Amino acid sequence: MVCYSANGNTFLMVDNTEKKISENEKPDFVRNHVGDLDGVIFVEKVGEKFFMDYYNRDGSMATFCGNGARAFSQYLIDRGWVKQRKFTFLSRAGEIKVFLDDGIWVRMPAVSEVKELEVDGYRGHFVVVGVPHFILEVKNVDEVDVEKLGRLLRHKTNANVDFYEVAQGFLKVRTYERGVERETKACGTGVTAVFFVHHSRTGSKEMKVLVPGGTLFLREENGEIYLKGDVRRCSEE
Ligand SMILES: N[C@H](CCC[C@H](N)C(=O)O)C(=O)O
Repeated sequence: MVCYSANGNTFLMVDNTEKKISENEKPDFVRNHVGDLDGVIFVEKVGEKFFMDYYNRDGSMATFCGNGARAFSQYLIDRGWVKQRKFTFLSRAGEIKVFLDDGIWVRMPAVSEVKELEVDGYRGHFVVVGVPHFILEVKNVDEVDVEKLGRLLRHKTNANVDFYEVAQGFLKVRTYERGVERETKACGTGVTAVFFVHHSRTGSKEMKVLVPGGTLFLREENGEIYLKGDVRRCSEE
């Protein structure tokens, strides 16, 4: 088992291609092996296709993880299991397209639900990008008590909570993640949810997003959103 970090969103990659760990063993396996990482990704096969099965650190399964998909792609490359510059794999959010162009670009699941939402006087948007997000625009993300307010709103909405600031030519995002139950250094589906709302307001086709773990890049092409950022192994096998 090996650790991967996607802009500081950290995952234990588990080669489960032989299906040694069964579905009902996964939650306990995650809680017993995740350590201080954010989640565990089981690498599996369905026929000839690779399948990414993502679990949060608390043992809850989530339909998708954007940064996890970037880490999964890097893992497949590092194992020598994919050699093309374009490839796909399966997830609980459907088929995920990947292409290499000065880094790994992942096509994110289509946004499946967007609505304005007010919770306890806090106004924002509820957006589903494979997984649910409650996103709120703020003047200065650095001043938000993400642990306290993020936790409150996460439990009120049962969604990940993203606070974002529109800066000059880039966005800043901080996320309290459901199932990780703390602020993470980056959240791929979260920055995608924010970019989707920002793009629908401004028409911006690409955007740089600063997160505590560094910089993520998003681009919109024919109604599809692609995500790129830093991803690296963070332990030896
Ligand atoms: N915690 C999320 C899943 C991981 C999302 C995040 N790590 C990402 O990069 O998209 C949930 O349970 O909905």
